[in-house]
Amino acid sequence: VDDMWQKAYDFAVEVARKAGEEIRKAGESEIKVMTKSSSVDLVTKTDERVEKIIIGSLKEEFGEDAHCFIGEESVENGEPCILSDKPTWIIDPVDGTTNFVHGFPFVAVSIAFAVNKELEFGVVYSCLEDKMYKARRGKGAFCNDEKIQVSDVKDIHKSIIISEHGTDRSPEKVTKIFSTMQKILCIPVHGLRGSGTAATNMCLVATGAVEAFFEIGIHCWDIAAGAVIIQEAGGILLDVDGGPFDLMSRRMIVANDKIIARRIIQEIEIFPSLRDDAPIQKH
Ligand SMILES: O=P(O)(O)O[C@H]1[C@H](O)[C@@H](O)[C@H](O)[C@H](O)[C@@H]1O
Ligand SMILES: [Mg+2]
Repeated sequence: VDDMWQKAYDFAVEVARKAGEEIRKAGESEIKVMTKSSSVDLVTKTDERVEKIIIGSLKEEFGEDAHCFIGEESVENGEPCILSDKPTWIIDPVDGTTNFVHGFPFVAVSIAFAVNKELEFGVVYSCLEDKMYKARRGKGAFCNDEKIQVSDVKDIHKSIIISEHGTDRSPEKVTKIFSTMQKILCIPVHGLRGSGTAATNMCLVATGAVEAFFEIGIHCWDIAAGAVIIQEAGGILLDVDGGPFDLMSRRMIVANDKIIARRIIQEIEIFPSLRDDAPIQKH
């Protein structure tokens, strides 16, 4: 029973690798860019095609109806984004689409699996760097099969923090995001960074390259796989108000340690965001 999901975990790693190869190949030819919610919210044919490949492979392996699927592009096309007790795959085919379009070298495939609303495993394949991050609950976190661990820095002044600004450019939100960044920078910390993909950012905390990452406005598919990886690497995962992490809340902070997390939380200016599982608004 303990190994119930091992096969699914191994399969997810292979599917992520195959998806990453597709993304790498697609990046070598011309990329056709379209927009979603705004002119800076990009999507490509590759996002859609790779999501179909991933979900198609999983359905072929595990059956059409036994499992549920939450995928970034499927949700964009009107599929529900509800996490039930059924075994559920949570997929971002291309995390860092803007990077992909520009050739900025951080693009990840993110695949997570939850049962009874609990995350069982997560796989993040940073495909341009060829780094396969993976973790299964209770079994440790790995990068290319080497065990990874968060950093042991507890002094905020010796930390590097990752923050992203997302794709919502409403002036009030951008002001809050930059005000938060300014306050954190002036604590002071060693530096502020951002790879442009939430999944990769979480893995950077998991390997100890940086101490924390927070963002408001992300979606469940950006962070579900990273959530398992960070916890298995010894890190913590919280809501930006310090409360418990909520996968569907569109916000989170991950850190190597609660001392670092609490210090950053003090500076975060929270703004509202519509939950991923909010009822679909009819126009
Ligand atoms: O849309 P994709 O899948 O590329 O993902 C998002 C990133 O993961 C965010 O951190 C980032 O801040 C952006 O919101 C970006 O949209
Ligand atoms: Mg994403």
